[in-house]
Amino acid sequence: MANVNPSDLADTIGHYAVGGKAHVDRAVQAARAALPAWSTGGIQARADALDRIGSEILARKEELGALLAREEGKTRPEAVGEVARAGNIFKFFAGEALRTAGELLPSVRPGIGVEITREPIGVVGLISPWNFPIAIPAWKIAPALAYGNCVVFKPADLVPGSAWALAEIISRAGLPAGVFNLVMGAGREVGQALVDHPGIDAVSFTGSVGVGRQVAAACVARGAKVQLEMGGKNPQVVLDDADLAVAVELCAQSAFYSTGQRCTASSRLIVTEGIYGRFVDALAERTRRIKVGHALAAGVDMGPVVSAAQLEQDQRYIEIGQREGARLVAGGARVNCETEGYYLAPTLFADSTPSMKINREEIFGPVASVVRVKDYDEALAVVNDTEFGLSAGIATTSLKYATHFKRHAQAGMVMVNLPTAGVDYHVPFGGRKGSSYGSREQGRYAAEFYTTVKTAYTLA
Ligand SMILES: NC(=O)C1=CN([C@@H]2O[C@H](COP(=O)(O)OP(=O)(O)OC[C@H]3O[C@@H](n4cnc5c(N)ncnc54)[C@H](OP(=O)(O)O)[C@@H]3O)[C@@H](O)[C@H]2O)C=CC1
Ligand SMILES: O=C(O)CCC(=O)C(=O)O
Repeated sequence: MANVNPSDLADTIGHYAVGGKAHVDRAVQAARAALPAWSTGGIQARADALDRIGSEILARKEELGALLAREEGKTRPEAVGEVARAGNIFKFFAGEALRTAGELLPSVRPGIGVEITREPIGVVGLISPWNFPIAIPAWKIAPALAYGNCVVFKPADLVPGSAWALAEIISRAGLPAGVFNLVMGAGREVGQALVDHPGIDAVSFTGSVGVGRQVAAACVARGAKVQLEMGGKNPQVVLDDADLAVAVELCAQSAFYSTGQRCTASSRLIVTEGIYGRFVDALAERTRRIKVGHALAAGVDMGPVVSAAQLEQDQRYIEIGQREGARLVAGGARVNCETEGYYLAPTLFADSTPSMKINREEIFGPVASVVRVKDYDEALAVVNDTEFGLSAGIATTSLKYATHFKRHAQAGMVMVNLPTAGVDYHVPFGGRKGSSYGSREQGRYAAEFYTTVKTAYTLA
């Protein structure tokens, strides 16, 4: 399968293997064979392997970042930052491997002791999307290994280069054969085979809502544990009392950087009427200053859209927004660059309403729309009027509104005077409603998914 650079369609990065169901069977067999020793083996070996993986990723972050930018299209600084995040995630879970704690409780019956411990779940299937080609695999693989599970990893078709590079680093980290397995290939074949495989005890999936729901249904039907991270339609509120410059900058960042291809991107900008006109003018001007270009070129703020299909989806939503009567104030069209690629201008709509399709469905591109509201109460109602609930932000100088928003925004992550996208690597990540299903990823909360709890009673 050819891996083509979205910044330059004449540049083929490489040809990668395409596996099938038989490869999934072999990988699951290898993982099951390795599980008894790995799941009961020493935690020092796990910590050492994860630390080595993290160190190599960090040492090679420039090179791996260039590869990532070339195949996914985010800018070089964004890609190098993502690689560093992946390295730090492995380092974090190297430490966590040593900290898997239990609890000792007295029994309600005298003379009995109660121990609560965590054990690995077994062999886990990890399915990742294209938009974070190394960080999302890292935040699934690292905790899976830290807590003693074996892994079969299926990366997204569009970004095989980063997956291959990561697997190659992991293969040299001293893990016993079979503990970590990579199977590349189409989601509907390799991904589906993984989800349906009776030898897979749990599946962690990040991607679209449609595929996520199928994955969950298949796992629940056969009693496998499942965790889903899916879409967002993340709101960013701007109140009259906000610092205008701060509000404009954080909206530009979270709507358009990484080409808007983040599940945490803000696509609904909900603005109170006292600041509305000034905000729209300033953000439109800021949006027009975003430099679109080749992901590896210096000085570029926003790279291309990842693929022809995603570009087509973004353009379709831009047409829908115009048909629905939203006012286009920046962008809206493709951009010509020196090389032929999937370049699209960052696109801003004003005067949109909460019921418009562009405010209800995830576009997953550099397209955001502004909604005018009367006051904070109406803003909060619009924030929560969505099937999603991943990330929500507010720009305000009021402690009262910031505090109320943190408590009442129906989202897994809330940001005050910060972009809705761009999160830390050591704290929980995930959402509510249609955005997520199952327990949280990242930080020590990842133990909830990658372990199962045992309660043991002992007569003293
Ligand atoms: N929340 C998020 O972080 C993300 C959301 N999205 C949303 O999803 C849309 C489409 O992106 P896309 O990458 O195609 O998302 P998908 O949900 O199609 O893909 C995510 C992962 O699932 C795999 N997959 C596809 N079909 C199946 C299946 N039947 N069973 C098991 N695994 C499967 C894919 O493999 P393969 O790549 O081989 O198809 C990929 O590895 C975007 O436009 C965006 O709206 C996308 C990426 C991330
Ligand atoms: O915003 C971030 O830092 C993470 C976003 C993410 O995980 C995603 O888009 O899938």
